[in-house]
Amino acid sequence: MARYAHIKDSVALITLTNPPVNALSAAVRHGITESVTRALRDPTVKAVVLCGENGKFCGGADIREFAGPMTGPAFVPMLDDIEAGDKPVVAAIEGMALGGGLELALCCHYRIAHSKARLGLPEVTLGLLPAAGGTQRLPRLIGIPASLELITTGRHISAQEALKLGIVDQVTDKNACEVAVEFAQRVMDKPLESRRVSQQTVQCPPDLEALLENTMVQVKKRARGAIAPVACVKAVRAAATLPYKQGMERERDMMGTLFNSGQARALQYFFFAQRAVGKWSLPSGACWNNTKPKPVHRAAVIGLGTMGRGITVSLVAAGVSVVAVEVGEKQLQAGKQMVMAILERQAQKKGVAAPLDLLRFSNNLKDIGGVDLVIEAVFEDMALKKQIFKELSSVCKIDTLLCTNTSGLDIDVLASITGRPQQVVGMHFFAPAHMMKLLEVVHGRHSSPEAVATAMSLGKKMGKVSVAVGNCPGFVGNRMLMPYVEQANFLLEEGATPEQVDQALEEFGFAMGVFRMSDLSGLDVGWRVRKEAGLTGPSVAATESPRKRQGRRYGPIADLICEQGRLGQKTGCGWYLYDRPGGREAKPDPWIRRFLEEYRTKHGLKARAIDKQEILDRCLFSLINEGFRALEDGIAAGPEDVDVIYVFGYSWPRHMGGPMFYAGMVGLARVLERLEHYHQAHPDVPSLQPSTLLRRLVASGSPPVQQWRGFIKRMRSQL
Ligand SMILES: CC(C)(COP(=O)(O)OP(=O)(O)OC[C@H]1O[C@@H](n2cnc3c(N)ncnc32)[C@H](O)[C@@H]1OP(=O)(O)O)[C@@H](O)C(=O)NCCC(=O)NCCSC(=O)/C=C/CCCCCCCCCCCCC(=O)O
Repeated sequence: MARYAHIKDSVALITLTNPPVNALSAAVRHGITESVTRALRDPTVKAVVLCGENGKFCGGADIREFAGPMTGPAFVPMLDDIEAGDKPVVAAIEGMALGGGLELALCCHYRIAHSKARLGLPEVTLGLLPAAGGTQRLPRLIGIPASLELITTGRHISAQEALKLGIVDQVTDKNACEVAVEFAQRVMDKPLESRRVSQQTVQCPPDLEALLENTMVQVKKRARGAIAPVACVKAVRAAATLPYKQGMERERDMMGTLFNSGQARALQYFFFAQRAVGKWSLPSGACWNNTKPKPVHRAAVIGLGTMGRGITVSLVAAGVSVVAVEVGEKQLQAGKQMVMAILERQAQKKGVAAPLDLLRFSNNLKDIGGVDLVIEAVFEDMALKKQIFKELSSVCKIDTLLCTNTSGLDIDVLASITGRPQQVVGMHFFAPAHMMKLLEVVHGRHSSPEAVATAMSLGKKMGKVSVAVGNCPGFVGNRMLMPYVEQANFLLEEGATPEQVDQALEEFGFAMGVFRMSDLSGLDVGWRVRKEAGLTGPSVAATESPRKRQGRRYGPIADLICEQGRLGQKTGCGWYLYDRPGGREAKPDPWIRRFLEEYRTKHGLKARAIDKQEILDRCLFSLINEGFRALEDGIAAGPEDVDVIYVFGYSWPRHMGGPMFYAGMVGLARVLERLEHYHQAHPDVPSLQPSTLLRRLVASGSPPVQQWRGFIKRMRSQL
């Protein structure tokens, strides 16, 4: 799958043809090898141009091939042969040159890029390293510091940045292929020695050792247990310290380890999972490719608290004109200042003017009459939201989409009071909404496919990864969080400390353990939800046992902490102690230790030693179990949806693929066995009771996660 053409008497034009991104499948590698050999053998050919069909140079190795045995021509010898050839090869980079695609360009003798092209070595994001010579050629071309940064982050860069760094020789606004052909004609007689990147010496900075050591420390900190970034640093070290041939051997050895690792499988699964969630479908059969979204040019945001501000910023940054409404004058002014400051900061970073002309502030709901879509983002209080939705249905034009930003309230209740329930959807943003990538788009019983399509497409425009989910308390993410938090609380009752639980979870790879995360988001958030659910507060009968609710085990510790005014970072103390209200550095708090001891004594509980494995098994497997239930209920359409939600919304380590993928890696039978074990020990904790779906998957031989959707469909159709 490479087209060969002999043009302008002396140039061979080789075009990669493998839509959609001309990935280097076995067939493409075969095509390149054949075409290059033909060009090198043909005495009338004096120069070669390599390009990609449909304005896309190459998206890299074909990731789908990594799942099976690799066949076809090997990458490294193919690239070495191109570089060693005696005719100049010019890469014409349009669209993208990523991973193996950039490595292909690096073995060419010249590189011409279109001004809109993106370049990069993103292998690290797939759990790999650029093992077709990328770790050895790039440092020779652009030096050690820039290579370290690009290879360890996998960042895509613009053609302009590539030119500045010295990766490409020329950037053009014209057809890069035509420019490359003209270029090839000019250089066809020039000597090639100095153009063979692998033959160049690496320019090392004087403080090389310190640079490599510092980078390693930072990379390890960022990696949260991922092994590929660490291997990337080692590979660049090899480029800096070893001859090319030995550097290539190091690159190959490390790739061997990474290629066969569980982390690489997890990250490659996650690459496709991110794309799968965009292909949403509803139980009705409506889906992404049979439903057209409505255009959203003008939107309104109601409420300028933390969430409303972030949502307003994201909308304006996406080019949507926004009326932001806040009734309290003080809150309106504070919100206005903050939104404008963030937009200005963002614009300054990009070197452009802030799009403030898209923004209007008001204290009157009547000002939003003409908008296409409203996002209500007031306090998480059903009575208040109901009142607003009632007003919205009278002030908004008849086809305005009404969305609520809620982290778990019932969409159907809000829809029912609007007189246009088909136009109501939930948009669950995560704080801070202008930074967090995740958006849960919640479809209620009556939400129209068009409303869901519009919210999904708006989310994408706002730079979010949007996942369509069903309506139930907590939707997908927070629903699964409940048993996880519950287990963490029970572990405290049984003898653990917050820092011990957090350490186990952070070593697993979460950015923050459950207690540090609660302190950050505010302990009152969960407290309010528990009060609304009748689990604590004045609605609970005084005769009820504090450690039992509705016949189940209940852990009241978090409520007791809140009653002390310890609401987390904002009050200077919560599960941890901070140096001041708003402080960020969490320190273990002797008060909490004393409190836990007194609590256990009061309730006749004997503290026992709890190991890391038990913490992980109970917290993670109860969360995973709830994920299976969400799949069973059709609240999440597939395991990919759950995994994308957890990685982007809850800092689940990406190199563990997400909770559902992780369950498959650990082994579904083991997850089931552990849940059964813990449920037997705690029969009054229903969330530990293994879900039907988990049981059925195990009974069916634990199929791989990619087959679960089909399995769930069949299971439902048999019911
Ligand atoms: C930026 C993109 C390219 C495009 O983005 P966008 O326009 O938004 O479109 P998408 O929706 O993302 O993608 C469109 C569809 O294309 C599919 N796609 C994209 N890229 C690839 C790809 N590289 N392979 C396969 N498929 C791809 C995507 O899934 C979409 O499909 P669909 O429409 O949903 O069906 C963006 O897509 C992007 O970023 N792509 C990924 C780019 C990337 O990461 N490239 C690097 C790939 S890895 C690589 O190149 C590695 C090279 C090293 C080669 C060395 C290999 C040696 C292997 C052997 C080693 C063996 C050792 C074993 C030892 C032993 O066992 O002994």
